[in-house]
Amino acid sequence: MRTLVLGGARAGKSARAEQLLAGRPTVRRLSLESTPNLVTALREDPDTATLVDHLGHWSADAADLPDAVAQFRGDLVIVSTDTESLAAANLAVGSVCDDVELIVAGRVFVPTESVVAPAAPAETPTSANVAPTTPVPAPVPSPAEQPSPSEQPAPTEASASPVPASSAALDPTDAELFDVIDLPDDDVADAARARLLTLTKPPNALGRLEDLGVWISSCQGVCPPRRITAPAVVVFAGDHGVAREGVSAFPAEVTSQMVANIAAGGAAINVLARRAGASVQVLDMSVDTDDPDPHVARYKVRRSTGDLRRGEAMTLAEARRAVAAGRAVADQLVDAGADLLIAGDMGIGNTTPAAVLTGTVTGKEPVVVVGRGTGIDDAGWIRKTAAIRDGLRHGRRHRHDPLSLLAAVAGPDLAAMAGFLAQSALRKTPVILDGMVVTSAALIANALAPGAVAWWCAGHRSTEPAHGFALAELGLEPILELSMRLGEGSGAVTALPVVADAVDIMIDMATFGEAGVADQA
Ligand SMILES: O=C(O)c1ccc[n+]([C@@H]2O[C@H](COP(=O)([O-])O)[C@@H](O)[C@H]2O)c1
Ligand SMILES: Cc1cc2nc[nH]c2cc1C
Repeated sequence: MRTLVLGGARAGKSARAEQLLAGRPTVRRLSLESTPNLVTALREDPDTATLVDHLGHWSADAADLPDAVAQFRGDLVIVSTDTESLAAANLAVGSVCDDVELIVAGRVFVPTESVVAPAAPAETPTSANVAPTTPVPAPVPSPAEQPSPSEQPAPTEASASPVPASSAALDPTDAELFDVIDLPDDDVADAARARLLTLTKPPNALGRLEDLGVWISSCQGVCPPRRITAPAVVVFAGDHGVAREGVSAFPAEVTSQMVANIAAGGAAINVLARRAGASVQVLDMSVDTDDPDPHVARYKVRRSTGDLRRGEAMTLAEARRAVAAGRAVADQLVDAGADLLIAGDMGIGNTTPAAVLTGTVTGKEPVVVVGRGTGIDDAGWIRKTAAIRDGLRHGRRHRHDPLSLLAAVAGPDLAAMAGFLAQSALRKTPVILDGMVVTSAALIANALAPGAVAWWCAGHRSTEPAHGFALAELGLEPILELSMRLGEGSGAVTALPVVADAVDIMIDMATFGEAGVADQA
């Protein structure tokens, strides 16, 4: 069990950390004096119960720390302060921990997936994004993943706190129901446009950078906007039964192999995210293996999917669990300080269900939405088009019921993406959409939570034809067009520096007055 204990100065974090490790036969306490390199210390002994107090001491180790934490097998409790300067480190470490606890005045609040009762009073917002967190289910571990008694935290006073720190599952019955989505702040958008006119450039000379700066300002509700410091990528992975029908250029085993590659930091998304300063986590929602890493599989719903050609990809209950999981992950990241979210996808065959979703929502024909995916040949293209045709026949019956549509023709990966994207909007957190697969989930998210699209921009245009239809349906114009068709969130992360630039322009450029430059005649 890996736990990040967050809170303000002298809030009771260290006492809580000690409580969490109480009863362990041996507890290793790492201090800066005894342990100059935290990453090395964690890697050298990943089994002994360990207390790290306090994360801020090792800021130089930040780059490799999330990986070392993710690989840690024993009980690990990391104490950190909930401050702006540590936001990125907290986010990165929190995203690989099983639990993040917030300590306020000596009491424990567990605002994310461990919540078993509706969150207590709104007087304890954990970030600027204070829309209510949804009651979400705890991850449903497979029997093999059930924590052994020795992994359960010892009973502590925390159990008397307003939100019990239990991991019992909530009923995900209402996972598909969303409160009304607020729009980004119009008045702030006006203020941002006015500010742009005062900056040392001809009006609109920075083109779409200006639109993006206005958009982020209005999402954050403040002008000039806050710098983007803690962007986070979640790659939702799943296999698809239809892949058995020869609809992909690659074998289905590649999905689990690529999940391991992403978890190890070797995929394109890891490389691009490192450059762009984003954290990456991969979640196995429905890969057709028993994932060796229970943390990656903590929200797993099932192995692969049923036959979308017959409208039986998964059950409604599975669709609800997946949507709830996506919502929980978005909540967890926003609560930990993420200021921009990106969904990615990994799943051999997933361009087939994505084309079915897009075709169903936009009313397009199979031959129009089908694409080459990973590079299918002509014979495969014919099989894929037939599968999409059959999927569309079933999907159309469910076109007015997004959850049923997900259950009939999609899968837990796409359902979790839809929950994640809609919840990001509910939490007033901007999103950069990726390619064809993620955008097909976005169509469903916007149906579940009408208006959510106002919180999203499109990172790029994939070469998949269905992507263009989905973007047009959402009214989004992509930032980049680089002939990419990888998925994983790669197109969105490639566009991230552009969005960050747009924000920096709003913050850092001198005005005509400040620089003594003559304004328009
Ligand atoms: O999102 C896209 O635009 C996109 C376009 C083509 C391929 N992909 C990726 O390729 C895989 C699916 O392709 P396929 O041919 O197996 O259906 C899956 O892992 C996706 O992430 C993704
Ligand atoms: C190798 C490989 C990597 C991928 N990443 C996303 N989709 C993918 C498909 C393949 C085949």
